[in-house]
Amino acid sequence: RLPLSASPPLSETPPWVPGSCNSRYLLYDVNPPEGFNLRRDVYIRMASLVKTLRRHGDWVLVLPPWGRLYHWQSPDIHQTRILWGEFFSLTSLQGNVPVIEYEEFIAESGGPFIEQVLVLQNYAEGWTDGKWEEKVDERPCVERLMYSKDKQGYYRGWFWGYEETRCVNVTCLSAQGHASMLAPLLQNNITSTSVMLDRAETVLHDHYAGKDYWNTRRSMVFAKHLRLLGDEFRAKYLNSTDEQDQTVYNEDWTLIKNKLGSARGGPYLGVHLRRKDFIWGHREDVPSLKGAVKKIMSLMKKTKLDRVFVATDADDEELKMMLPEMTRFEPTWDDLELLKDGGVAIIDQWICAHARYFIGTSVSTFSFRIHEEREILGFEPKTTYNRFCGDSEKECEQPTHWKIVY
Ligand SMILES: C[C@@H]1O[C@H](OP(=O)(O)OP(=O)(O)OC[C@H]2O[C@@H](n3cnc4c(=O)[nH]c(N)nc43)[C@H](O)[C@@H]2O)[C@@H](O)[C@H](O)[C@@H]1O
Repeated sequence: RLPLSASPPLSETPPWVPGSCNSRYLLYDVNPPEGFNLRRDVYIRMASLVKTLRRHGDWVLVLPPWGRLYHWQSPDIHQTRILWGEFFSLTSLQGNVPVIEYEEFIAESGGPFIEQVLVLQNYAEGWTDGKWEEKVDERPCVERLMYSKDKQGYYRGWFWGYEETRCVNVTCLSAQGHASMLAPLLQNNITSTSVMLDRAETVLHDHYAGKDYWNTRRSMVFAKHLRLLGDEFRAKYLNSTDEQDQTVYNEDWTLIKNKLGSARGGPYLGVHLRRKDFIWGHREDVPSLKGAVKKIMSLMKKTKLDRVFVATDADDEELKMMLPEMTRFEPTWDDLELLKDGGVAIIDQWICAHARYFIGTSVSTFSFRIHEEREILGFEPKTTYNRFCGDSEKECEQPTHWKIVY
């Protein structure tokens, strides 16, 4: 068993000096089938771990480039090696925890090598005696390893499309617990300068929806060019501007502290309607198109809104025929090449986040991230935590309100 004692608290976290020669780098990656918004959730867990690590050393979080995501299926556009700066404001992320792009890591660390990969896995035996305990052990790899040794003895694998990256050592760890549980192990048992946690979603949030969670979440400010495109669309098609809607934004997220209920939102209904794999994956709690349209019409009547913005991953021809009044953000091919599927998803989320009333899809992390964005903007919870019900769902429990903590 590896040491799990909590690190003794230090009053001050040492300041971060970019490119410092004492830096240690934490890299991570997530199970390949996981989508964009689940990955954003794993970022929060890793940021929390880095904050804990920084009590005793100059750790920096390396942002895993985006790409090869199952849901990003637009043909003929290059969608690997996408840096975080294309989707998020790096300065904002850095205002929470030291982060660098992968390419900076390569430049700073002097080579294409990651010294140690730790592949996290669940305990094969599950919880013993039904008792939950935090633990981590070096164990043989349960699944087939996604890394293979080359002639020089280095490991090759999927490093976000960076073919030249190789890894010196790969070990499997069975882990059960919160992200920061790994801190003593990383500090005391591993001497490598660069450590990558693969399957990082295996560890849980240190404190879901606590202050630290919200600080990291608030720092995940969308890149300005995407916000501007969303704002232009709101003004042009939805008669929505920040002044009118009481959603004026501050570039410095640390200064945004909106009272719930202060935001009014644009005069439209915002809808996130997740389809594709959710239709068969969540048969019980996802409506038919007909069911969804019926709900949208009744909400428009109830809220007295005559415009509806729909964000969806569905082919929208059928939906458009059933709901001719709907508005969608439809990028041209040139826009798409520039923004990529991830950028379009963010613009959809941004527009939904500014609606006077929002309804999303059950258990979709895409909808959850919209809830959070609206919580940050200061919307009244009743206008946010709503979801569609399955056509024959009996108890249609509505999403939980995770209140923002400052
Ligand atoms: C089955 C599970 O589904 C989970 O999806 P879920 O939580 O909805 O949400 P995401 O993790 O974001 O994955 C869904 C992806 O589908 C696209 N997508 C879905 N809805 C929209 C939309 O309204 N507009 C646009 N532009 N794109 C959309 C987008 O690429 C998004 O990242 C995954 O996170 C899990 O990893 C797993 O695959």
